[in-house]
Formats: sequence, C-alpha cells, structure tokens
Amino acid sequence: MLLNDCVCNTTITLPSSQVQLHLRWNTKTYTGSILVAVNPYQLLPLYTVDQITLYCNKRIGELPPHVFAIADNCYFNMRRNKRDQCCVISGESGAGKTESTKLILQFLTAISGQHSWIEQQVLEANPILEAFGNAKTIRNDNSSRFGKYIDIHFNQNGVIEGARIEQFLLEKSRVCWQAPEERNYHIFYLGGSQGIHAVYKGLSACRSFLCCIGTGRVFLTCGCDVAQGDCTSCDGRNDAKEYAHIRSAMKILMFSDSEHWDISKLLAAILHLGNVEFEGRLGIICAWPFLRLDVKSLEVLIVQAADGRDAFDMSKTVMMGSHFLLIFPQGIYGRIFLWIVNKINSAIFNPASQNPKNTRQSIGLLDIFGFENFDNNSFEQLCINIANEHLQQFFVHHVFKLEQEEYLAEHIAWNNIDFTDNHQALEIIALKPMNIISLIDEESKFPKVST
Ligand SMILES: Nc1ncnc2c1ncn2[C@@H]1O[C@H](COP(=O)(O)OP(=O)(O)OP(=O)(O)O)[C@@H](O)[C@H]1O
Repeated sequence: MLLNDCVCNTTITLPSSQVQLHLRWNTKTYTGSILVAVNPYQLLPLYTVDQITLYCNKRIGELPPHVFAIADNCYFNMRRNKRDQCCVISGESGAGKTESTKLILQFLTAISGQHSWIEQQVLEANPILEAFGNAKTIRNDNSSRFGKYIDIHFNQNGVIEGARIEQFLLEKSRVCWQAPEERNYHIFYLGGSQGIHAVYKGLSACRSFLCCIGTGRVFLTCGCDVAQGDCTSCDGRNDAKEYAHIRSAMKILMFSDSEHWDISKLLAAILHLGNVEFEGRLGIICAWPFLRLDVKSLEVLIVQAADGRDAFDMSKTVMMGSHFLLIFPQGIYGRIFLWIVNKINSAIFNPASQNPKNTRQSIGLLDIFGFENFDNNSFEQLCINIANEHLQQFFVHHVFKLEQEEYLAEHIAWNNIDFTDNHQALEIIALKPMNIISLIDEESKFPKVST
C-alpha cells in the first residue's frame, strides 16, 4: 500500500522504505515532519499557482506530501509562534536540492503576496548566483559548486521585506581544472555557439584581445580554463538565452553597466591567464590590460609569488610560476563571486528596524552542494563531504538522539533504536584538536613543498 508518511509503515526495513520511495517516484513522501523528495527528472504539473493556493494554510498531512506543504508549515509556524524557522535541504548531488529551494522561495514570495520589487529581486538573485556558482558535472548539468544560506525576512504582517544570502566554500579549483565531461562555471560559456565573445561584447578598447578570444581558437585550446573537460556545450541549456536572462537579472539587482563591464574584464583576464606560456621570458600576457597591471609588474608578481625572490631566473621559476598561474585566477574568481554576493545583498538586505514594535521574523533556507563520491576525490570533495557529514550529524542528533533522550527523561517504555552515528569520523577529520584538516593546514603552510 502506498503511504503518505513512512512513519505509518509497520515494517520499517531498508527494502520496505526503498519500495515505498520507488513506487512514489513522481511524488513526495513524509517521514514525520521531514519531506523525502525523489527527483522525477521531468516537469510534473505540481508547481502551478493553483497548487500554491491549494497548499496555503493547510496542516501537514491534510493534503498529499508536497514541498509547498513544508514551505507553508514554515510560514505559518513563524507567524503563529513568532519564531524564526529554518529548512535544511540535504541530499546527494543531483537529488534536487536547488530546485526544491527555488520552489520554497516561489511559494513564500507568492503567499507574501505583494508582487513587490523586493520579492522580484530575491527571486532574480538565483540566476546570477547559478551563472557564477553552478557548473555542469557528470552528475548534474546545473550543479551548485558552493553552499548557500538564504535568510528571508518578513515584517509583522508576514510580508517579505528583504533577505540576506551567505555563501560558503566555492569550488575555486574548477576555474582551472575540470574532470572529463565537466564544464567550468556557466558564466564562461554564456556567449553560446559564437564562443564567449558575446559576453565580452563592448571590450572595444582591447579589440585585439577580444579577437583573440572571439576566434574561439585560444578559447577552445587553452590549457586549463573552459575546455579542459572536453565539454563546452551542455544538452538542454541555451547559454545565449541564459545570458540575456542574467543581464536583466543583474539590472534588477542594481548592477551598473560599469560593474558588469568590470566583471567581464576580469573573466577575460582569467581566460587569458590560462593561455600564458613560458617561452623565452614569461610569454605573452594578454591579461594585463584587464587587470590594470603592466606586463612587467605582472611578471614580477608571478615570479615573486612563485618563490619569494626578486631576481628573474627562468629556469627555477617556470614550475612555480605555472603553479602561481593556477592559483591566481582562482583567487580572482573567488573574489568576483564574493563581490557579487555582497552586491546582491546590498540590494535585497534591509537592516532590522530599531523600533521594538516593528519586529521581524525570518525563514532560513540551507541549500548546500550534495555529497559526492568519485574514483579520485579532490580536496574540494573532502570539504563538500565533511559539510554533508555535519548535516547528517545534525539530523541524527535531532531525529534520534534528542528524541530518545526525551523518552528516557519522561520514563516512556521504549526500545532503544540503533543507528549509524558518524561522530567518530567527524572527530578524526575535523573536530578533535589534532585532526586531518589541521594536519593538512599545517603542511600547506611550509614555504616549500614538504613530503
Ligand atoms: N522537482 C523537480 N521536477 C523536475 N525536475 C527536477 C526537480 N528537481 C530536480 N530536477 C532536475 O534535476 C536536476 C538536478 O537538480 P538540482 O540542481 O536541484 O540538484 P542538487 O541536489 O541541487 O544538486 P547539486 O548538489 O549538484 O547542486 C535539475 O537541473 C532538474 O533538471
């Protein structure tokens, strides 16, 4: 029998739960107050305005399980109990976390009901963040490569009055390295089939560099920027159309033309840095006009950063200089991303009023990158998985530990449930005073490579 709530399942075993989820693949299932969503990988008519109206102001369980029911529950608990709420969205990469986050946002902006400028701004922040922070991976064509926490602020009438976005752990190494069949961040491809020169349209002051990118030759053959994964297009994605959307979203979020222009120049510089070759001297550095550095300064910067010396000694610096050229673009991209998030926040964040009568409540949405397990897992994967293990620990703590402690405290007859607790793994990796992360940290502080 199909159950709306796994809690009603009398035989709780892994196979019986899996059968339930399999049978309900195109819909959702509850486990108490938790919603289990299976990605249908197709557009189902479940997210219409009628559905929003249907789920508005209903108790959990009154209607079939739905992500809107969770959003509605958050909203009305916030208003009824005057307490801030938080939705934790977790799952492996490609499970549908980002889509669920967007659906919750869509529901909240709809029931806030003002069709206001601020609601539109909150919604339009997503495409910008996705362009700069999402990429095609082998698991997901639109994989979030950063974690985000969106805090949506409501006034005492339940109307959205602002929001604040926090980002963490952007996978910067993707700028210089992509696995086979993966892409760099979407923004690098948004010019569509004509190569990326549409993105840099208007860089007329640097026409020769524009040509250099626009021919596609350098763009397609560069060693480490956008073509390393041998995959520059993405089925089902219309990069040119996306670009038009991002431009309009940037306008709504108050990015000026000159700010957009500056971002484009920095992106162009990153691409050029990927083409630097060490021939004779340091090679032709096309990036300098975009970085507002002269060639000499950039050369000296690379050599100094490479081994801390002033002298220009090609034989010793090529390897270290190459290493620096992998790190430098990542640093630039990380700062661009941070700047963009701050810029979005400056448009959508309104500081809380000092007037105690104007209290405000918030709903936080946590959407982090999903758990990943590849044949070769990089340092980034380790960080992503640690973040997921922490979430799992939080979940286990609340669902099992605290609940069982309460039963014990109230002397309720209860058979203790055994569950897999990951706290030991977490302690070894990141929690104990001496842990794997602190050892890696110490090792990476040596000025030269240490083995
Ligand atoms: N409810 C849904 N209905 C239809 N398609 C969906 C739904 N949820 C997800 N998808 C499809 O699955 C893809 C992956 O979903 P999503 O990007 O939300 O995964 P994710 O869990 O956030 O992954 P990652 O951790 O890699 O960011 C989406 O691009 C979309 O095509």
